[in-house]
Amino acid sequence: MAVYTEVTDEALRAFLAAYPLGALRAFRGIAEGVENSNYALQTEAGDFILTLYEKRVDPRELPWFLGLMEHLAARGIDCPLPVKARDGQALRTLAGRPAAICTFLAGVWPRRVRPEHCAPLGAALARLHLAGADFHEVRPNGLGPAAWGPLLDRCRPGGDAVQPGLVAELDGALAGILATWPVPGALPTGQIHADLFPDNVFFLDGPEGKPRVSGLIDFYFACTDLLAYDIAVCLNAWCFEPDGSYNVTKAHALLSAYQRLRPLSEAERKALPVLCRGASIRFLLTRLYDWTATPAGALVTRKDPLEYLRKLRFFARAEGPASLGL
Ligand SMILES: Nc1ncnc2c1ncn2[C@@H]1O[C@H](COP(=O)(O)OP(=O)(O)OP(=O)(O)O)[C@@H](O)[C@H]1O
Ligand SMILES: N[C@@H](CCO)C(=O)O
Repeated sequence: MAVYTEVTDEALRAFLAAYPLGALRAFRGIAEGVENSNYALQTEAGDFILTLYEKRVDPRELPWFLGLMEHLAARGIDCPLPVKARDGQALRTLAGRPAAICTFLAGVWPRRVRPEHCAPLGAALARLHLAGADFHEVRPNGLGPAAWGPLLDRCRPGGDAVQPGLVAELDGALAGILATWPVPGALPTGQIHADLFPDNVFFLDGPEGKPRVSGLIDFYFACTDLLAYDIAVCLNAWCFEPDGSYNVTKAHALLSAYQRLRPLSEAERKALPVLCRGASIRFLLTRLYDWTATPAGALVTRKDPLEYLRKLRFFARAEGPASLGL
């Protein structure tokens, strides 16, 4: 459930008066998502999404996120385009929160990932990386390797209650990951999405009923980091089956389609296994932190951290890039 901030009809109409979008026809809160409050809006000018940014997003970073989306949309990426009010500003205030209106993207995210989703996903990710190449403002990854140790420390008190021995296992895994993490400058960097899970990728049926990507959303973890790390996030999020097995067919489809547009360097190929372990531990740790810090009964849906422990163990056992589908 993600409508934390209620917006009254009157407040919304007053807010919309600053935009060249005509009169309001309908609006409703969207239950999905956990970070921000989202509303679907219909005005005389069409369909839009209104987002009120909640506590976890630093308002000082919003211009970077909105600027990146504007940049990508201008280069043909199907991502939300922030709509500017008549005064030229896309970032405004509503109900005491920073707020923005973005274009609505058609399509649905896949509740069950099929191999046919993975090639279009890989191509969309490569296009995103290429389109971001001339966006030069840097945003460091706040959830990158330097953050994992401190995050694990915050999970120490409650971690073993989730699974006995978990904290010691993560200490060992993290030390191994950090010891072999690519040194700065070793791999290509650029603007990455950093959270490209199935619920952030919309599809429509394309020619012959094959799924095609119609939109990428939720750029609020986007940052400047290793491009191949974004691939590692996708391999984690898209290529495991519900029984925990790695689906190399899906991974191969994703990687091949990506490489048709942006071939990986030898250094990136070699680094892929450790990048995958890093992506596993990143989502494991944020989920573990949320699991231990969120009071039971809170409105937020807690995600299972142990799903990512199983993925981490798989990548730790994997024998080289070929076993990951490269
Ligand atoms: N531009 C858009 N076009 C269409 N639907 C959108 C758009 N942006 C958001 N949505 C809808 O709102 C839902 C929640 O959006 P989003 O995932 O960005 O929420 P969040 O709370 O910021 O993120 P998180 O996934 O991190 O919890 C999406 O699943 C989607 O249904
Ligand atoms: N994609 C994240 C949630 C935050 O966007 C996860 O599944 O843990």
